[in-house]
Amino acid sequence: MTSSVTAPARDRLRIAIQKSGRLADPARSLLASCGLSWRESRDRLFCFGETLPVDLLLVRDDDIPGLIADGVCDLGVVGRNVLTETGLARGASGGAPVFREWRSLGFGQCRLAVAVPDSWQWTGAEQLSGKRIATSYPGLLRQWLEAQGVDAEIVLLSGSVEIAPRLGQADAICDLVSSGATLAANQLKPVETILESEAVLAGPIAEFDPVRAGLAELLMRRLEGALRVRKSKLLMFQANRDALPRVMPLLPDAETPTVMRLDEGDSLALQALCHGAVTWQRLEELKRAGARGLMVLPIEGMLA
Ligand SMILES: Nc1ncnc2c1ncn2[C@@H]1O[C@H](COP(=O)(O)OP(=O)(O)OP(=O)(O)O)[C@@H](O)[C@H]1O
Ligand SMILES: O=P(O)(O)OC[C@H]1O[C@H](OP(=O)(O)OP(=O)(O)O)[C@H](O)[C@@H]1O
Ligand SMILES: [Mg+2]
Repeated sequence: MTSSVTAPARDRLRIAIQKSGRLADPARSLLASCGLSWRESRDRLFCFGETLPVDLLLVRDDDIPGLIADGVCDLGVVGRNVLTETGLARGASGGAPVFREWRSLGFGQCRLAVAVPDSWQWTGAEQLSGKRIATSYPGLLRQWLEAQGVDAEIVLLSGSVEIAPRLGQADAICDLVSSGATLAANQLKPVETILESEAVLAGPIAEFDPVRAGLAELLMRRLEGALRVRKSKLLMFQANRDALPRVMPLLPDAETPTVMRLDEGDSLALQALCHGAVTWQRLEELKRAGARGLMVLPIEGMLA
């Protein structure tokens, strides 16, 4: 490892990702699928880009927007929830917007929701009037409450928010929900969604210098390709020409297939790039419709 960690070299791009936690592995594997590889520093906080001059900084997710704002990092992979909340906090203390969501990344899906005790009969936001709501997202909650015209007290907690009502610290909560299991385990139910979230690539509002702009553009292009084909499959099969009207509509969200004639007869070989789910059930339906020798192949990358 040769680069300094405090001042980014202008000829390299530095991306902050979560060191450990829910977004750490998927962020790294997505960037690796863009052809990036790294040599790690001994403290495992900095990864030096080997295949491209794109380095990683491994940090707490809450720090990522601030690192972009301060120019310590150029880009970051962070939940929209954290990015939006940090933007609101900076705005509230008079800061101008300096970072924004560049694109969503298709993992880390969850929502920020208001939840109330199971015993409440939910009739609407006005029920929260005069109540205490525990959250780690005061900016987003305040914005939502204002939009609803509701005056409630926000109780700021940094974690274990779901237990606050049982401890008598709050009447309701506003926290991240995915499966809903944590809420259910704490006898709470979600009643309002404040923000739909997922991991996003965050970057500055201002433009980069030409070298880093070029690197960022290359990365964005590769990300487009990697995300596009992540869940896509190449479906190869044979079918007789007269089966095509039955087979084609069953191809899940497919691009126009390549069709090759196998011999002088009616037998065709087809390959179709499918963006929808190629399930066992769908393969069986295709077989019944006349497809033979079905083969499903993963896709490594794609350049449009
Ligand atoms: N249950 C969930 N399902 C899916 N995504 C989630 C879930 N909970 C959180 N996330 C997303 O993953 C992000 C990181 O969550 P994690 O729990 O790893 O954060 P953390 O404990 O704050 O980590 P750090 O130590 O980096 O501060 C969240 O900000 C959110 O965007
Ligand atoms: O709806 P669920 O699927 O139950 O997920 C929701 C829980 O997941 C997150 O916490 P996490 O498990 O990451 O622990 P943390 O609070 O320590 O971050 C979030 O803060 C919720 O507590
Ligand atoms: Mg955090």
